[in-house]
Amino acid sequence: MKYLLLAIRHCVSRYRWSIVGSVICSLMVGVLWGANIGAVYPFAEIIFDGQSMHQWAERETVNCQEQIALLRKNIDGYDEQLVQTKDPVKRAEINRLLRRDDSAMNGWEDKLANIEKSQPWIDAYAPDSPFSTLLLIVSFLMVGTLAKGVFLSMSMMLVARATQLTTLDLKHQVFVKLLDIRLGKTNISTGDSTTRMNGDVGSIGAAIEILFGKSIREPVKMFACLAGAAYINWRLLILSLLIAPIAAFVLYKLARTIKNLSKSSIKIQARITGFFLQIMSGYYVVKAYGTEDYERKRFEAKSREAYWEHVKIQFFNSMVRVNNEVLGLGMVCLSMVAGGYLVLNQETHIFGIPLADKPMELGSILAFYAFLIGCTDPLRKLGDVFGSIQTGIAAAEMVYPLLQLENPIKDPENPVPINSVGREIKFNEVQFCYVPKTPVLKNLDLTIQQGETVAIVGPNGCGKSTLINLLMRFYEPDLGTVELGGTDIRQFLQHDLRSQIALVTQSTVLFNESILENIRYSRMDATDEEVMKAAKLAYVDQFIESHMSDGYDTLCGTDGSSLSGGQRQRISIARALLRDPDIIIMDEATSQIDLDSERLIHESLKNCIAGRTAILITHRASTLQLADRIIVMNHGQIEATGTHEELIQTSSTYCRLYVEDEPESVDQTTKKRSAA
Ligand SMILES: Nc1ncnc2c1ncn2[C@@H]1O[C@H](COP(=O)(O)OP(=O)(O)OP(=O)(O)O)[C@@H](O)[C@H]1O
Repeated sequence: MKYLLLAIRHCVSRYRWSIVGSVICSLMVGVLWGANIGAVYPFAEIIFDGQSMHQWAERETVNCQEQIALLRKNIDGYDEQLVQTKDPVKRAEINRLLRRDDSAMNGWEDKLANIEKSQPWIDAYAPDSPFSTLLLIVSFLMVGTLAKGVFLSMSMMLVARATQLTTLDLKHQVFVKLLDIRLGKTNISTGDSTTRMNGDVGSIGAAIEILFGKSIREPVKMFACLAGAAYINWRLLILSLLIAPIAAFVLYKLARTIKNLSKSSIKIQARITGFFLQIMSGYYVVKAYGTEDYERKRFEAKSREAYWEHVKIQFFNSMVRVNNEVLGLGMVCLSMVAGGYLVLNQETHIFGIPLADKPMELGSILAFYAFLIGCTDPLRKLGDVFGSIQTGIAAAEMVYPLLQLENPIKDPENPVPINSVGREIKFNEVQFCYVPKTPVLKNLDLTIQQGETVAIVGPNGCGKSTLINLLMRFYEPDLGTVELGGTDIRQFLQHDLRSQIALVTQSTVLFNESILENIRYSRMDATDEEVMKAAKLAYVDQFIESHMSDGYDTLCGTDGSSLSGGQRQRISIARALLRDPDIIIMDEATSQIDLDSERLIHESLKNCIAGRTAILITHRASTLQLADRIIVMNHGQIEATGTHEELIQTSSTYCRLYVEDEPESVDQTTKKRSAA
């Protein structure tokens, strides 16, 4: 509950006037609900007897006075008997009768006082005839119901405003947090992120809406009825409520079960969402391998799990409803038995326990029952809200711990200005593993001079991209340091560090915007002319002219789906060129570009990397020509460095890769080797 309370606190502190307004409206709804039910009393007491209110007041005044006189006479009689009687048994009996009549007399006196108090109002406003009185009561009911409807609608609107805005705030916080913390070794899957963002935040909003809506309105309605019933006979009310503690205990147990089930349902939902997103993004692989049936079965299995959780939750929710209905009906039944006994026998005690000051009249007991029946409707509705609140509690327990996660990659308190240092890149005895005890980089030392272009080659999985991840500070080394211009990169603000680097990654990420906007993404303030210049350098203009009807305004599709792999890569190269960075990193940036275009792109890359520090990760031998130096990595270490010619002589790994990549160069290699 503590996490849901955080959301509630946020809602109350930011949108307090909406909440205050809705609470006032809910109070009015409750009061009007009780007042409408209270109209049963005049109906039963006045109208059914064919009297006007004036006649009723007159009759009741006389009745009260007679009863008081009679009881006073009895009491005087008992007092005399007490003086004369010495027998303790008789005295005890007289005392009991004395107490009974005394309490009854108080009851009649109270009623008389109430009638006398209302007499001026009755004289001034109450109609003369019974039918006009009936019309007045019906009008009161109509106006009361109408006013209740207006207050109900206002309360719902105000709560909806506060909770929708709170949901938006929470979504914003979750979005910002997810942008922040998915760096480093924080393991948050896409399925989890999506479920937190949509389902869970929505469930929290729904719970708050119910908490400030129905959970206030319905109890207020209930308390208004209980207050009405207590006014008529509070002792009988307590008797009726005897089963409430048992119902409360059952409710508490059900609450815990529903909360735990909701939590596990949220986790299953996250897994389904993750699975679904994965299948949708890998749609063509599924189609190509004809695994639709296999995926359908997997989806069904996961959905079935969710279905069972949902059925269990619904079962326990229905138990809450049953519990509340049993409570409501139990209250009414208990009061019917006890109240019926009191009215039918004109008694005030049951088993010697006083339950009324004076014998209850039909009007009072009917109004009492009406109030108790009035409690059962809010009780039933409260049963429905229970499940939503428990789901909200479970959802808050998933969302708030996420919001409390710290970004594992922190900015320094006193950052070093990035422009005060050079651009030499140095990895000092760097060790790193993604999974404990599985090192990906092992005591790696590497220096890249400012303005140097290095190519990094090595077999798959040897750690080339990981090296770049550390330089970008997407991850931090477990041991050792990464330096820029002799300063540990942890001394710079992350934003400053990354602003110096243009990264073209292995998998090209494009947004469903125009080609122009996708290129502009690296420098939001770039003019259209600058964007087009970068596009020309990366030969994007070539395919735009020949293939794109909307030119630079052509949309790239989700994940760039409306473009070919090579076109996507050219756009991301243009994006990097537009940034005009000090350091340029190309991680397999030309792997999908055809040989003709690659030659052209290499020309522009040559111009682009001139004077900058450049790291080219590649499996393609042609790209190596751009490098001043080639670094061969293997098993997370630097195995050899040198020029192409040197490495052919010294590195077996390089030779293996080189021969694999460029079969036509086998001859050259052999020739060179034999020459050597
Ligand atoms: N997020 C991750 N979690 C766990 N292991 C990872 C993660 N990313 C990479 N690895 C592992 O780290 C090792 C190095 O991966 P890396 O991507 O750096 O290799 P690479 O040299 O760039 O390979 P390739 O040439 O295939 O792109 C691999 O064994 C890979 O399985």
